[in-house]
Amino acid sequence: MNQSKEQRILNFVLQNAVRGDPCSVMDAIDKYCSQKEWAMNVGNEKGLILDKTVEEINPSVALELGTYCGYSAVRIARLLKAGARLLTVEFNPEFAAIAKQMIEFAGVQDKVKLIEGPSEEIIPQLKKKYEVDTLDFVFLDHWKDRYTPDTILLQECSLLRKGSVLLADNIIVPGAPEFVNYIRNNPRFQCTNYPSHLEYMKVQDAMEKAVFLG
Ligand SMILES: Oc1cc(-c2ccc(F)cc2)cc2cccnc12
Ligand SMILES: [Mg+2]
Repeated sequence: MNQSKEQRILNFVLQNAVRGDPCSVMDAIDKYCSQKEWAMNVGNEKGLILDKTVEEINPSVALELGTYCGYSAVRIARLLKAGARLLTVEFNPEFAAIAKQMIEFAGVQDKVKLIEGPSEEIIPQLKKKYEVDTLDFVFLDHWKDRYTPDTILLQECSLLRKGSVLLADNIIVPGAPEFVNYIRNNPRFQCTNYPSHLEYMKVQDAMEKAVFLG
């Protein structure tokens, strides 16, 4: 049975990166996906915006919606302080299996909790089952039609506090117009747009940062 693209990406990392070195894992994924097969990792250009946002917040508890192969989970986890943790949610079992191996190879597994399932099911479980009080940072990088309902669900589940920061990928491509309209017209969020490019392509994309005002 021939391999998936995600398995080929993982194999390339296992053969070309250094175990326990998150940056070498990110570099290997970026090299493979820019030179061999495009894939929907946040990439190195938007990844720098992600880095700066994480470093600015220095979150104790972070949530990622949309793990995929684990590129941004490794990217975020490498910046977390001792004792801080990232919860990352992936709906697709094949992607989750690849991400688990990617996260372990990078050596950040102690900081990352990979949860397999639909975000709308997992979010209401975060407080009781995953011992979350509130979230300091949320990276939205899953299906674009889930950005708005999941942002509403996070509020309904009292998972946001004054100062919680949301960062959303793919504001232009594939695009999340309904989310942009919701979040920019919502007085409880202070929004900032960060123009960038689609991963590995000369195509305009952007990220949106939204600070919850409580
Ligand atoms: O960063 C992303 C990019 C794309 C994407 C797919 C096909 C294209 F032609 C262009 C962009 C999809 C994503 C789906 C979920 C999370 N991130 C994505
Ligand atoms: Mg994305």
